[in-house]
Amino acid sequence: MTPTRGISVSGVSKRFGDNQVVDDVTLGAGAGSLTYLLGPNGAGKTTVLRMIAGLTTPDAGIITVDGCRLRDFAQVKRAVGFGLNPFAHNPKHSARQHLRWQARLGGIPLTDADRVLDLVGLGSVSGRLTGRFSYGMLQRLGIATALLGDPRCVVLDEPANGLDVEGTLWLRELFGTLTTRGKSLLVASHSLSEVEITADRIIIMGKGRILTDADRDEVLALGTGPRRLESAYVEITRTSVDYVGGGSSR
Ligand SMILES: Nc1ncnc2c1ncn2[C@@H]1O[C@H](COP(=O)(O)OP(=O)(O)OP(=O)(O)O)[C@@H](O)[C@H]1O
Repeated sequence: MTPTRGISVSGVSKRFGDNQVVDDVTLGAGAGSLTYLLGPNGAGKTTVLRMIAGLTTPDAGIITVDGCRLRDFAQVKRAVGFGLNPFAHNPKHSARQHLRWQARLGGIPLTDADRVLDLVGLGSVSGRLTGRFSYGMLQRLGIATALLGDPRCVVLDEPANGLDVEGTLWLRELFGTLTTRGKSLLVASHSLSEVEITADRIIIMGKGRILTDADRDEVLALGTGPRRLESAYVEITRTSVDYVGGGSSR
């Protein structure tokens, strides 16, 4: 799938030394939909997201957002927002300082910091140092950073990690609001129960390659039992798992 609007990754590869971590990957995240990127640890999901963000340089392939290369946008933060690392902040800055700094870097009005703080539920703690934030609060801060400038596309790496039940429900609602407003969401996740509820499209990677790229219902149809996505996922990734549990110590 290579949508004109949204995020398009075409024939992208990346090697670190002898390790081919992304191998000829083509995927897309269309406008008004929530696309999840799943896969075992080390499958290459974060590397793909980092290449979309321009933080890692691909060896081959083309990546576009709304049909343009990232470098061609006058204001990247109006086109695409990234939440890839909840620890990417100065712990001695308050949440508001962090977001105002990010807004300044992105050419976004500083007042947008307060809008996104309210949007992620951090308005009442906006003056608190981020070094004193819980992991769930840092996740919300990362999502707020991604939403600065109200970008048309949003890319998030495991945003549900560390969120409590209320936070999980909040994130679900936020994703719904964003897609209803026509945003393209590309989200790496291991939270299969949440993916099963909220996904429009599901892409599964294994060992640097795309194993499955289909609408949610098509993927669910591959599964059985009460946890359909989990059973489909286990089957699809069966030969792509590098790290397995060691079992009981007894
Ligand atoms: N800068 C780097 N230098 C060398 N190897 C790297 C680098 N970044 C990632 N890798 C390797 O690339 C592979 C893919 O890593 P990546 O973080 O993309 O996987 P992932 O699918 O996001 O995994 P997880 O689910 O654990 O977050 C791993 O083997 C990792 O060790």
